[in-house]
Amino acid sequence: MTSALYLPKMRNVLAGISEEQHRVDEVEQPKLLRKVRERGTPWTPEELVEACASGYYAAPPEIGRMLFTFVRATRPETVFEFGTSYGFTAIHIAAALRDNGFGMLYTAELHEGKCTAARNNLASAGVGEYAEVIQGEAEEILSSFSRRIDFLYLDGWAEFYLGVLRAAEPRLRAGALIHADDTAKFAAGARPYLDYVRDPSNGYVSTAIADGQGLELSTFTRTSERALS
Ligand SMILES: C[S@@+](CC[C@H](N)C(=O)[O-])C[C@H]1O[C@@H](n2cnc3c(N)ncnc32)[C@H](O)[C@@H]1O
Repeated sequence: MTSALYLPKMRNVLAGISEEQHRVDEVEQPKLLRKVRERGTPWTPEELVEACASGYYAAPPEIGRMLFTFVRATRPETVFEFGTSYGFTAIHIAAALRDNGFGMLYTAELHEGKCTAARNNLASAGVGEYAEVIQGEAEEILSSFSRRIDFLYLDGWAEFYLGVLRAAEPRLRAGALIHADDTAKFAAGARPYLDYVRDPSNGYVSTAIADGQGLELSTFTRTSERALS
């Protein structure tokens, strides 16, 4: 079976998001970084979401493939994503769930327009049935989330990672995988989160991965010939 990731409609949607992101974020990202630098007080989620409303801020394709790999290899029933944006990472996760043949992604996004765009992108990529885009504040959504979480992907804003993790904690499966992005890029914001997950008394084993320095994780997307014989 060809992986969902290689189907033409999937490739078209992912390429479209990447192209738009380069065009839009080239202008929007410097504006956002200036606002973040000039800000002297902590942001509320609503203020930050408004500040980045005109940008994409999608993860790079390598992270998309890494998420795909994690989901194919660990076969989670429930994945929770903090920060959907236009659905670039959500599509990779949903493609892996589709290849697994089971599982569901719940992805939280506060911005209404991005929720609509992500739902459309997931549907156009052919994996809409594996993902539910939930409009709202991630911590609030998690406070009433009733499913056991096998894989938690954090890609909203680093300042909120700890709050989101603590809200997810009662639902985390023993052995759940937690992937937090941009912890070096936004090191100051991520600090409380990193201190928490690196303190063994909080129940985690945690390590930093320096992406961009030669790291590759892979999973096999077809049935092994050896397994068939
Ligand atoms: C870096 S972008 C996500 C990118 C996406 N994962 C991708 O790679 O395609 C972060 C997103 O998180 C959303 N966000 C930030 N804080 C949030 C919160 N507290 N609750 C829900 N969404 C939030 C923002 O509106 C923004 O669209």
